[in-house]
Amino acid sequence: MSDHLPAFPASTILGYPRIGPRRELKRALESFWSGATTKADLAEAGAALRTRTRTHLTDLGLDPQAAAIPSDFSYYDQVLSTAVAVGAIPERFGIDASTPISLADYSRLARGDAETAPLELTKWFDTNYHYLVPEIGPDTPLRHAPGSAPVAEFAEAQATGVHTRPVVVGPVTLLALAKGTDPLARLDELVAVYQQLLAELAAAGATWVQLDEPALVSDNGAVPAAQLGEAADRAYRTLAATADRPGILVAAPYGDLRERFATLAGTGVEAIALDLVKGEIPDDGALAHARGLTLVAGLVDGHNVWRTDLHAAAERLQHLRAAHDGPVSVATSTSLLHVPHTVADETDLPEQLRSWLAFADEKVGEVLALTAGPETAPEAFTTSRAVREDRSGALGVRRDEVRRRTAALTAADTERADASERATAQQERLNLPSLPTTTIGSFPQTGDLRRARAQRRKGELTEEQYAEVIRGEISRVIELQTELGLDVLVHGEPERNDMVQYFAELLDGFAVTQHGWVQSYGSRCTRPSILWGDVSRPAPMTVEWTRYAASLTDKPVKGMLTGPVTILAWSFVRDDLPLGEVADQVALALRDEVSDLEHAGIGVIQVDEPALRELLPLRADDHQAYLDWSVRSFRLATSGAATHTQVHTHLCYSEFGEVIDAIDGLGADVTSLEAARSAMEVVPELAEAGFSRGIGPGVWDIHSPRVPSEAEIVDLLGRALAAVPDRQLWVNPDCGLKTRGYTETVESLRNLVAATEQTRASR
Ligand SMILES: Nc1nc2c(c(=O)[nH]1)N[C@@H](CNc1ccc(C(=O)N[C@@H](CCC(=O)N[C@@H](CCC(=O)N[C@@H](CCC(=O)O)C(=O)O)C(=O)O)C(=O)O)cc1)CN2
Ligand code: MET
Ligand SMILES: [Zn+2]
Repeated sequence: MSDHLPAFPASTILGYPRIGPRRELKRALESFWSGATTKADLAEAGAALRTRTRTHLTDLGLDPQAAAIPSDFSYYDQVLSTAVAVGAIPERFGIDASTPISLADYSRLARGDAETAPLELTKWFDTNYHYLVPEIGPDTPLRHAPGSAPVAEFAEAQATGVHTRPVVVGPVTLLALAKGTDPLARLDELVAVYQQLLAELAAAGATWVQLDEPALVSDNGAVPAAQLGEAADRAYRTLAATADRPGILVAAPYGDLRERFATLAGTGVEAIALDLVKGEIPDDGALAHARGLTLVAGLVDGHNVWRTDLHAAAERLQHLRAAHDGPVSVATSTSLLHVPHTVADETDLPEQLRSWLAFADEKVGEVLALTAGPETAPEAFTTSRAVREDRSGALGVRRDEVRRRTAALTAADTERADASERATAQQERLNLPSLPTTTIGSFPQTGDLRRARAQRRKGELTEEQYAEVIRGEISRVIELQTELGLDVLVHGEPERNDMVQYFAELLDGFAVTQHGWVQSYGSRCTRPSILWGDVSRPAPMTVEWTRYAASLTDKPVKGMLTGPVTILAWSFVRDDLPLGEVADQVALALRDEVSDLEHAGIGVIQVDEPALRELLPLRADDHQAYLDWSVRSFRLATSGAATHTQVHTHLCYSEFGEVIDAIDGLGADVTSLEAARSAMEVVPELAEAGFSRGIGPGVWDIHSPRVPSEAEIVDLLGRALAAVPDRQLWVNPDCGLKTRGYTETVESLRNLVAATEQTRASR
């Protein structure tokens, strides 16, 4: 530890969006991957973005000399970048870890190539961001890689006169998120590598480093709670004892550290960042362990877009300052990675709604205002109060007819007829073969479709011309499925820009942004909608497209809706009404859509809930309350369906274990799940839990362009049939096909149908 550690900055943010205000990084990455540009072009685009961020954050008021500006750039994912910095690169990639990794090799880890499967992609805590799962087994090399991104990026900033704070994922979280046999067994070796990294940062001149340890606020990971606390204690005692190192800030975003606060405080690290949006101020007993430490108060929400109630936040800040014997700084609760760049770009939003919002840049202003306090920054505080008052009384925030409808709900609104009675009525109506084949909904979103939508937005295509493009696509997709011999067809979702935004654009109570892109994984982004008011459905949303598709075939066409939990999870949700109540409003709108689809003659309706697991609270004692309202809202959306209407649901991107009972509780007639990569593991799990309705475990991993062979699918079906009877099993891919191309889609579906026929014949 250097003798003279400069004070931690009074105001900071835990991280900033990397994608760029106009998705510059997305474009640079995708053109590099396509071969249109070189690695030098990509490196130049990355450097330009980093320079822009540093200058911009300086202009917004963060101190460019005091480690207030984070160096947290990553070309794809911060977990991958940290894994690379500590040399944790699986052997199968054949990458030489003794020299800094090339952008081509870095991309290969994320995307794989013809021979090599990429690292697995999974949800990052309770967010719609996805990280790459490090593979750290007993033999994975762990070694300091000199000149890695955190060091190079810090040095790059120094050279332009900006003294930043490098941000890396901490060792406990890196291992807690890794897969491999007992990754935590490698902790001591890994910490030794971090010691070298810290020493290299200190030698480059870094005064503070931020180690992100969100795993410490969660009970949901693979590592038992007791082991996490012990690991944190051991790791940070050792890191704190490193001879030459910067000051250590341990950041614990997304939740409450609870007892691990005192653990961390006793290790010798200099600063701890607390998420005070999700968590509480530690009590006096806990604070007694933290005397002299810097506490960084995460009072500005990094995960939602409403302006902060500055008075309430200032009061909590004052409380913390009075209770804590040591310096207190102000920050965002999490990295700003989860919010768009700036509200200033959203010129199409209604002025009133716009005035209620704070995206990344505006949040920097809020952090600074909180640090300054109401005497020094009276305007910010006055505006904050005025905005809250305006919001609570605004037209549409509370609509009596919506409130009356949710208030009148009873238990009967979430019940359907007995499942076996439903199964009989549905089979009579649909007359499906055994092992019915289907897809999850979307077919490839081609450049032509996206261009047509862009042209319609600019007025270059009329509504009718646009509808003609969509109808053309639907009829092509129906023809293709007929030719392939699938049993339950879909319309392909060509009219949807996104499975949540599409509905948000058609429902009252939501607004959508023009430029509000947020990174979901790698170069893929979404524009989360803003759910600001009471939700209702002015008109049917999917009926015309579905009816048109059904008119083209005699086979059943599956109507396709996004469920209430997922609509909430992938939007920015209002913070002035309990989530369960908001979910019921959305559910009722969907319930009306289900009814309209039935009246249009649609006999199979799928309500997707891929985000069911994502919103699961990070702490075990909060699980039941969440599962109660989430399952209830799905049932509310679907239980108006007639006995002879087959309700499907779809879940993906999940560790299903903890929500198995909830999946059963949804009560869908057929449930499709992601399963290809885990060799159908979920099927016996469901069977053991007593799940007796239809199951469609995915037999094709659609997250990669690889085509599964017929033999491979036969094998997967055999595994599933070892756990459930034929009448329960459906055959489908892991997820929708929107990110795939047509070449691999046609080949893979051909193999899927052939494998099904082969399996049927062998029974
Ligand atoms: N919201 C959400 N979250 C999700 C998923 C999801 O489907 N939706 N799936 C899981 C994985 N996450 C994903 C997130 C994004 C994408 C994705 O493909 N995103 C697209 C954008 C999709 C979109 O909004 N498309 C719009 C706008 C497309 C666009 O960029 N248009 C151009 C112009 C069009 C052109 O000339 O090509 C522009 O605006 O500049 C449309 O189709 O209309 C992307 O990043 O490229 C996929 C999966 C989990 N979370
Ligand atoms: C992320 S789940 C996607 C479900 C949607 N129906 C689709 O097929 O794209
Ligand atoms: Zn899916």
